[in-house]
Amino acid sequence: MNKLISINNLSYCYPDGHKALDGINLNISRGESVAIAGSNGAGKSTLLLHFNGIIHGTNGAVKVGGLPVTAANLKTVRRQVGVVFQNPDDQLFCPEVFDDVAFGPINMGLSEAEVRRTVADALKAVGLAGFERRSSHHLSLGEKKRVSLASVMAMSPEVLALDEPSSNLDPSAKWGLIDLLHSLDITRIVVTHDLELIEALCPRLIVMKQGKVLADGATTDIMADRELLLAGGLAARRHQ
Ligand SMILES: Nc1ncnc2c1ncn2[C@@H]1O[C@H](COP(=O)(O)OP(=O)(O)OP(=O)(O)O)[C@@H](O)[C@H]1O
Repeated sequence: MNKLISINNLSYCYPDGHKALDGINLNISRGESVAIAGSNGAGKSTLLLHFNGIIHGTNGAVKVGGLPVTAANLKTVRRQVGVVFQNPDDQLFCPEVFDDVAFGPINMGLSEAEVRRTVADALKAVGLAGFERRSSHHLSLGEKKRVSLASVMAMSPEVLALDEPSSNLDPSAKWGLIDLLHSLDITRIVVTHDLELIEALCPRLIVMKQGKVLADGATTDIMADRELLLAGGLAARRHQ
């Protein structure tokens, strides 16, 4: 497998001075399925936002396909890496589902017929066939999350980076999502607290703690290490 994303000594401070990432080093190869987990506030979402240049490191470098993720390269990088936000209200901004999912394909210059077909295919893939004329803002949270995923899938990125994709999905929708992600011939990066999803989808697990990588290895090895799970906030001791 060849290196698709490389992160070198990445640190990030929010404008209020809070240091959310502190010296991250990692490589992700084409075709990998990687989970990023860790306790609340560990820096997972902040890291994800660097993959397609929504934010840029205070120090260090992120490269996608060998190209530095800088303002000058954003268009190319965003064709390659699609980010699905944790909160769908940050992703969906059109009155109707069709327009939200069609936005990317239209910007890519697809013909009207291709846009219609792409939107229909993406909605069908996430289990929302026929939702084109529904109002995005009147959908349930789980439905909105699936429209968000469809809007990114419609651009056929090489890398799908998803923040908490299974939260608010009912069990049937969640396993539908896992099956869908499994079926895609794509690189997957999933920020999640969902251990079932990690075990089902991601052979590699990166555990973050306080802005650093605490562990990076085979999911089966990390899941078998109770002390590591406790240290990384993926397991807890019972209080009684
Ligand atoms: N806009 C912001 N300004 C200042 N600090 C922020 C901002 N956004 C996040 N942070 C802080 O940065 C740290 C990392 O946040 P981040 O959202 O990346 O964590 P996370 O691991 O994704 O957490 P969670 O599991 O709760 O979603 C946290 O301490 C958070 O309070």
